[in-house]
Amino acid sequence: MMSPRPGLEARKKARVSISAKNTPKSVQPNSMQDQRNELPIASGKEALVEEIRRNDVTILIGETGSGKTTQVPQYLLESGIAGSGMIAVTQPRKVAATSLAARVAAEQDVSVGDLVGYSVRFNEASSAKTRIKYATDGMLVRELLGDPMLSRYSVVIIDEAHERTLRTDLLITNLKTIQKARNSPKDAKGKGSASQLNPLKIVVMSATLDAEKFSRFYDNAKILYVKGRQHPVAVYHTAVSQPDYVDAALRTFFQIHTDQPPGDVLIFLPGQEDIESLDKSIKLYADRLPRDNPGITVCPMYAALPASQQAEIFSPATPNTRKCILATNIAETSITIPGIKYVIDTGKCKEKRYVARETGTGFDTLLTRDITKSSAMQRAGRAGREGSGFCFRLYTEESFHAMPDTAEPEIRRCSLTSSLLQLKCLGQDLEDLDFMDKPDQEAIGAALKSLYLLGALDSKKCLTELGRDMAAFPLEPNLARAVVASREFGCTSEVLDIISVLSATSKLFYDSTDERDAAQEARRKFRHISGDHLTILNVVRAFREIWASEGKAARRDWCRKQFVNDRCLLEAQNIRNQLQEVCARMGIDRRTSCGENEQPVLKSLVRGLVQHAAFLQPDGSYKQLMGPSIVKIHPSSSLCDKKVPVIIYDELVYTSHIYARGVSAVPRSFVAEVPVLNHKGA
Ligand SMILES: Nc1ncnc2c1ncn2[C@@H]1O[C@H](COP(=O)(O)OP(=O)(O)OP(=O)(O)O)[C@@H](O)[C@H]1O
Repeated sequence: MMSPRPGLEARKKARVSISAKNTPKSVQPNSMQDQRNELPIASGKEALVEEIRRNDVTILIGETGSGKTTQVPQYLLESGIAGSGMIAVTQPRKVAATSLAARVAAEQDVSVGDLVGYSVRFNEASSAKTRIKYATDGMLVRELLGDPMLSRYSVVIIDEAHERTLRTDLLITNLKTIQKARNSPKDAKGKGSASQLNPLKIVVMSATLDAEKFSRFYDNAKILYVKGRQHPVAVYHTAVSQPDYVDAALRTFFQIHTDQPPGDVLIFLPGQEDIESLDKSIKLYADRLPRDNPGITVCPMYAALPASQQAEIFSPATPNTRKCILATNIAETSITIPGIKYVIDTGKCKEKRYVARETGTGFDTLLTRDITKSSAMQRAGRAGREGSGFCFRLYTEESFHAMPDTAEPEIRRCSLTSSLLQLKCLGQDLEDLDFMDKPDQEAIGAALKSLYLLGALDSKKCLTELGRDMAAFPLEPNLARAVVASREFGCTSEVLDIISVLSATSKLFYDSTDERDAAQEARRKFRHISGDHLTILNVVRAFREIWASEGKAARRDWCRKQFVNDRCLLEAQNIRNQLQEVCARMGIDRRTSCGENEQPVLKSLVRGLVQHAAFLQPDGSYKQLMGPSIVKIHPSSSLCDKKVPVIIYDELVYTSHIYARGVSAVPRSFVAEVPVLNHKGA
């Protein structure tokens, strides 16, 4: 099965699109152990383990569903290669890390958090017994801050490396230095205890990777290929392109539903708006189907949904119904959704892109674009995991061939502010590091400027005490700055309430098209004259009061009546608990409150959002303080019909205009008081 460094043909095989010609398995395994043994990777187990034992770095390429992510960590554990250390497996996304930990824990017949655990932002399940940990790449970067040699780990597996997230790139770079220090005592001179640590093994895995590039980066590391996939996936393209991809997805879904045998459907769409629109259309048409037709259960799946709701996609469909999952690319890699037989791929995704010019500072926005070949293959790979599958691509074969192989690495297109702060804490600089792809100078400049304005760096680009404090929080630097500022202004309790809601994945208010007036009326009660941030605080206070005085059932009922998202507030409560722990470590008293005088809260927010300040223009629009753009207040804001001299905002949204979302009115003096703006030459 295993073919180290094969010739061109074998290499091509690992990259060609999945086709129905691949060898199907005739017997369906029943027990989980049988299933493990049936995976394509299983027959190459000994050879794989041997190669990893022999090499410090291994690049492993294998088709989707071949068993890399679930099996390799278990093989390494069973073989003893990890010694007494832990095995980390990184994932670009939370949902993959948690669902994989659940699967592998089940295969090991243990509870999640025991031998097999996970670590994602604001959520961790691990213990002293944990030996295999599925973690988001961001969490492992965060671990570097406390343990720069990653001394607890003897193996780090970078999975889905083709996605080239910014954090994966940071890890790839740091792991190279860590490994040199840990594995070659000669190089470790002056590194203190590094040479006494266990050697570190690195495994880089993907189904669709420029393996040679990774190999060159890791000093010509060994490349291994796992051949074959367990179940075939037949791929179909449209004859002509489909500009209205939502409508094309709707038609394709109903064709499957009416003509094809049972099996659940996974539809890839670019974002939440398209998901919501298709969700409505499917339900509308489903009602018109003849009675004897199997029912349809529609499950949306996007990052802004709370984790508990995302987890619902893994539960089996009700008998006699077809489950239809509408997902963004968060369901694209690593995960196995039981029951999926059909995939519909619109060929679109949203991509994070940094827009320095419009904002004057590092700022990411999401843009809809065509996917890459690598994404198309990953999407097709979500079918055919438990049996043969089908993938209907809503684009032509020519379009597929015209797609770029992989996306541009995030390091070349995203804001670097948060990563730069973390690197500064490690005594590193973006400009000096050995990256696979160097970041853009303009983006580095914007990140330096942001951190300087936040007070995290001084004028010599050196990390300040404040910067170190900010980095301790698992938050974007601007939000972390507001929390740290709350100590100075005596309002930590209120700022934690607001920042926790802003950090939750789901929205606080849900929009109900059917009951728009009632929703708006309910929202008006919480409205604070200064805008959206203190409106959030009003909701949190009311929610807490109801919960404390009337209990859980009343709380839920209250949320429903107020059109407030109960899950968002519960998630925020969980986030708050974790931020409180960081505050406690740093001697920030979480209980400090400013009571009814909320001005200190706005002052703290201004410290974090100073780059997002804008001044009223005669025509009613707002001009950015630190950028050239003219912005309008987003219609969802409680200030949308008001004219106030100065605003701060959470983010910009690009539609027909540039809109500021999450807006508060602040006195001009609060902005002028920001230390860096007082400073000549700032
Ligand atoms: N949660 C699950 N439920 C049922 N089967 C699963 C589950 N997770 C994994 N499997 C089975 O294990 C197989 C291998 O999964 P694994 O994630 O290890 O593959 P992979 O090679 O890493 O693929 P990919 O790159 O697509 O993630 C799946 O195709 C499926 O048959």
